[in-house]
Amino acid sequence: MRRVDSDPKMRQTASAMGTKRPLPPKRAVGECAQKHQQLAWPMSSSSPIAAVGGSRRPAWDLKGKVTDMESKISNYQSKVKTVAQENESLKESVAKSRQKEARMTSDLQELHTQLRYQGTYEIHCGEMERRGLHNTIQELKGNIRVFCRVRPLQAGGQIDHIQLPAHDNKALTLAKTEESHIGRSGDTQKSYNFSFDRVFGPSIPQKDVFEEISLLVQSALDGYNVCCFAYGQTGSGKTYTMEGGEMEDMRGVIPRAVQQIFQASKKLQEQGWKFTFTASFVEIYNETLRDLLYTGKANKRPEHEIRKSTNNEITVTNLTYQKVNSEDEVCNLIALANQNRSTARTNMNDHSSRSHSVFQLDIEGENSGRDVKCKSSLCLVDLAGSERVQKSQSQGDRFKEMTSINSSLTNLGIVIAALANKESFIPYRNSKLTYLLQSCLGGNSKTLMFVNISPEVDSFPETLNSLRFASKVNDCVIGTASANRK
Ligand SMILES: Nc1ncnc2c1ncn2[C@@H]1O[C@H](COP(=O)(O)OP(=O)(O)OP(=O)(O)O)[C@@H](O)[C@H]1O
Repeated sequence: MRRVDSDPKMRQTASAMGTKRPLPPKRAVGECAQKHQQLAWPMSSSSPIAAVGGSRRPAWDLKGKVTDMESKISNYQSKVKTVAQENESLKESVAKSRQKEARMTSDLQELHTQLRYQGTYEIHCGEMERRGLHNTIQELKGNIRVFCRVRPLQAGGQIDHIQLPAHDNKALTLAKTEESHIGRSGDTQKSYNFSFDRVFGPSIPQKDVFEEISLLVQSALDGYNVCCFAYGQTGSGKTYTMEGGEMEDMRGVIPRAVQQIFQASKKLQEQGWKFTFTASFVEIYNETLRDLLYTGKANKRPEHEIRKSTNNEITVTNLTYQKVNSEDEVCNLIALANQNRSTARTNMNDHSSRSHSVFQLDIEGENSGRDVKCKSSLCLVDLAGSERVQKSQSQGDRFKEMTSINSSLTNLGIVIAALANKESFIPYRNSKLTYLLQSCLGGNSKTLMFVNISPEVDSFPETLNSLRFASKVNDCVIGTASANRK
């Protein structure tokens, strides 16, 4: 093989081609610099040929190599500089990206807060709309509702004299065939038509009955006084409607109302409401009050008086007012009240049918965020049996009981009628029952009356009386209730 540097012809060609000489293998910059020095040292300016590695090379060739190396070093240096600049600009852009990320995170948080607020606001609006609609409906209907409930026959079978039209759940007809004194062919059918806000037939379950009053119960949490009572003769289903049985599907108005109140209050807590609940359970027998939550010695039972405070609040002296925080706590109190009632029942021969029992849940709510407070009472009352006993047939304690029951139920009717007529004087004090229920019955309250009727034919006269009383109540239009809010 011929070498370029030893062949003058090739050297000429290479020189003519400028830089097109074969390049040395690549080396590191430091190594090149060292080589440069080694190469530079033996060179003599006078000699065109220098010794390299023992071989002699022309000086111009070595100089070319040095120049080549220098240009490469300079290239590397400029590349290093470029990379360093790129690094700097990358660092800058990373810092900018971090700032941008921080800004975006904070924007996102703000957006979340806004969405959460908007969600709460929408829930709040939904809640306000629900309350508004419910209260408008209530105003249109008037603030006293009457529901009629027919108990199933004890012996089973078909009820003939009470007709409930299939297409109308508000009407009821009581029919009776009256024998004519001129013979059977002259028998006449006498019908009595009634209409109420709702009529429940014997097959309607507890759940469906409660569904009809759940909005009313709900409004107790909105600051309205609510009173629901069951009226009817003994054995017509008042206690079944108000308290019901222990099985889930048998539970009556009181346990279902308590459950609803506590469930709804939990939801309202999420919107900033705080509630305090106080329960009491009192029985009125022969115009005497008895604390059904009393746990002391039987012979140490205190006496009770109904008092009205300067701000028109009704309280009972020496009565147990128990703070409650859950549905379970209230259920325990109801069990205690039943125990107290059954003791009295054994001692006094079916005493419970002849006493009124009043369960009251006082509700105080506060939403400090919105600066609103509300106060209300939910009264659920199981009235004494309404049957009339002929004076001649009842004597002694029984006569006293019946007089007292009739008087308090009559007074209840009078109070409701006086409220409906917007009379300036309402005779609440005429009976312990109306005096105790004063704040729940007044114009600022929502009232619901159940009239419970027995379907047995021999109960016909009592059923007619009950329906007539309930109709009078149904005709009453108590003024618009307003929430007790500050
Ligand atoms: N809708 C109903 N469905 C099934 N059973 C009922 C219904 N209503 C009442 N009963 C049953 O009828 C019986 C009498 O009912 P309840 O004790 O509730 O009458 P009451 O009006 O409260 O009587 P009292 O005035 O003596 O307290 C009970 O055995 C009860 O379980």
